Amino acid sequence: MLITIKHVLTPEQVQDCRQALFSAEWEDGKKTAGYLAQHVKANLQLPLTSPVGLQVGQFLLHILQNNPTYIAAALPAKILPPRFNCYQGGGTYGNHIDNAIFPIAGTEARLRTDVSSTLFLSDADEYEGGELVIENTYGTQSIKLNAGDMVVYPGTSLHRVNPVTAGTRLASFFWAQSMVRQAHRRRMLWDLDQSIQAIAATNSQHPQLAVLSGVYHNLLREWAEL
Ligand SMILES: O=C(O)CCC(=O)C(=O)O
Ligand SMILES: [Fe+2]
Repeated sequence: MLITIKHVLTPEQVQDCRQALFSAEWEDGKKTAGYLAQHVKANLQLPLTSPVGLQVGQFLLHILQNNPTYIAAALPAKILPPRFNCYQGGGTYGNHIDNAIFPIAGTEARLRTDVSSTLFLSDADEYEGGELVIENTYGTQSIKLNAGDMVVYPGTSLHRVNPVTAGTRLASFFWAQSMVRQAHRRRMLWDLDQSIQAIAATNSQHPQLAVLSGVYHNLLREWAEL
């Protein structure tokens, strides 16, 4: 399941993030690429220890934890601190699948990357190219959103970022370990949740709502790992 979530950030929040990020010290993205990815990655990233990155990342985590659409789609058990990248002058990231496991900095814990996300911090008309191209079960999707909008997709997907041939593409990207590991189960829960919400919006007294919502929670109880 691939979903886009619009207006995760307000234009003012986008501006604040951008201003902070453009003042930070960037480094070659190859530093955090795995053995294979090094050959296909040509971008800039904020070092994981960047004070600006950590601060903006904390802000974004707070936003994500309060975004009901993201929570319903990802069902996150834990979210890795958001990272930041910047593509310009032909910068690109060729086809790859993200590492399955990441250490959580400063702790002994690790995170399994069930759900990947990109939050765009540049508007689509600010640069040429730079589409995030994601292969999923139903074919290939090319994603280019406006600043403040986000795409959420399974961590198992092959994906790439097309070369940015003009302008600058700034984004935050991050991974969540989901309470529900399997993408097809998350999809069923998502469909059920969205249908319940649609019924509730037109008839909040519908007698079957309690049953359907009970099914949702009982499935989650069956499947959730915390
Ligand atoms: O910039 C993006 O949209 C995705 C970046 C990415 O795939 C990665 O860093 O693993
Ligand atoms: Fe990736």
